[in-house]
Amino acid sequence: MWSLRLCNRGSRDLLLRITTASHRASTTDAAQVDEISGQDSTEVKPFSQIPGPKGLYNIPFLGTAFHFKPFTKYVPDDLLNVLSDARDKYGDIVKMRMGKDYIVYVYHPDYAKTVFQFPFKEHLRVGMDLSETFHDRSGVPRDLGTLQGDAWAALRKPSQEKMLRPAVVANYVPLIERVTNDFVEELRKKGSVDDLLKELMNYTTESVAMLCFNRRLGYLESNSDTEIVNLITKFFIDFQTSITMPFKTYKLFRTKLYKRFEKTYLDIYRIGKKEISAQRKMLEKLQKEGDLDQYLQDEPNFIYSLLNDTRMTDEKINSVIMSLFIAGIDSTANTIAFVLINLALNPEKQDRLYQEIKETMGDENTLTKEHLAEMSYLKACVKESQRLVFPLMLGAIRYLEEDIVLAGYHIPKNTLVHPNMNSMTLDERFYPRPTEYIPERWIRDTNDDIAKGQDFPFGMMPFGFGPRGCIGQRFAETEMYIGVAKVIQNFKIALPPGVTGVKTKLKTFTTPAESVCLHLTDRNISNV
Ligand code: HEM
Repeated sequence: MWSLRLCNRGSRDLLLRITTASHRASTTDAAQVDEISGQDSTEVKPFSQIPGPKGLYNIPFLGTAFHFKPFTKYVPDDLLNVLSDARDKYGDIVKMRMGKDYIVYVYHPDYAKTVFQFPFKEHLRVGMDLSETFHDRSGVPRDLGTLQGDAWAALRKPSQEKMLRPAVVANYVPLIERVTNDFVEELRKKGSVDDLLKELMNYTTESVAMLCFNRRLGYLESNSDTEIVNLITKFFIDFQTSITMPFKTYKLFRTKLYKRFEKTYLDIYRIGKKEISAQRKMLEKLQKEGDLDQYLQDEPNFIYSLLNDTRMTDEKINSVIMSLFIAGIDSTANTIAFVLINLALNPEKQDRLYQEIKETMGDENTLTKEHLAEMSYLKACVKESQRLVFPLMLGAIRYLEEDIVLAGYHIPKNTLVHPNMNSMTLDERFYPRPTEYIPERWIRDTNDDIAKGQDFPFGMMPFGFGPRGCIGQRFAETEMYIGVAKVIQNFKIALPPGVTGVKTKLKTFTTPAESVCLHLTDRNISNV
């Protein structure tokens, strides 16, 4: 049984600091009343009293299994439904047994804010059991997503300097634009698309390869090799299965799932190593011939900046590139797919976006960073799609490093807390008319109830938050904005007649449950 009395002095100081900070935005007398729960926050309740399923549901491992078939109608892939049912039943904070441990789920942006703004030191990544088992067994060095503590910080810092600064990513606009032009040309040749996600996976593979390997892979050409796309798809399907399994048998045995995952990872690793070594040789040759300076002046070169960084060893560079390559393909392809689907389903929003593109670009064909800076409706269209179809199953989940008070309950150190964005983003308390696609809710200076969500930034964080947030956020946003803008600039898009929605499923990232066919009507501009 946990109680305040168990905290040491250091923890208690922290605990009070956090309580005050978390309610600064929403209460007049922060230390007294939690406005969300209506509880007196001076009366901190013990962890054991956090609402949640009772009785057998609390048995380690087995308790989790009781939430699924044959005990309920749900299969493990329906975990999000189990979690939203829990919110409806128990409120904005819920404690549930997940495997061995409890996870505390929170469903209010103010509670999410408290969690994300915790002064983490270790920045532990959680939920990566399958990857961690693989790295431990195989001896393949861990990547950014699985490293912890100092080893993670040593890799993250140099990579972040080269990836997250807006000015650095802005340099990639012309490169991404060129890839996008080729993508648009391929679409024009095809006239319509039978499997939207497949096309977009080729597009994001090609874009991320520009970042990671500084070369085009040729994935947009007809009859292209789709090895990487197939590997990344398998990677995330198996990863998804591993997250929702109540019993993580792969940790004990080399199960079928484990062996498949191991093979997939090693295949991706082999491709990455080959590309990096080719890039190194090419740069060495240019240097020998005295052409390197000119080559580097022409275009940004992420891999060169890593190879040239004295803090980075070959092993570290491989690890960074692996993380970016694996994390950067499926994520962005699925998100762009849903933006296009939502625009196809909402022709009046699509028209408004087209008007913005026309007004901003006029007769110009080349999309620049200055154009992007002016297109607020484009950004709103992307953001609204991420709200309506939240891109990830888990999103950011945190392992508390000290005791805190959350929603009036004492949460001890080492507890896993999950701000459940999948539920929050569809909650009408924060986002009125939550099931509708309304990009206008993200336009600044909208004095309407529809824009209420702007007051709850912590209710919608598709890229996570803080030092452990998504390192690829700026690259992904740039790619999504350019991809969507260029498709809409060139085509009027529609789903087949009679299609009024697209079902989703989880494959780590949220993905269309079936192939999506997209009709393209050329807007008759010969700009690429
Ligand atoms: C729409 C696309 C994307 C979404 C929704 C997304 C989302 C996320 C989220 C939620 C996290 C965890 C953040 C946290 O715990 O606070 C993350 C981590 C990460 N993302 Fe992304 N991401 C996207 C695109 C990308 C791209 C394009 C790249 C690389 C080019 C990338 C690379 C990574 C890496 C390496 C991590 C781990 C960072 C670390 O642990 O230090 N992501 N992403």
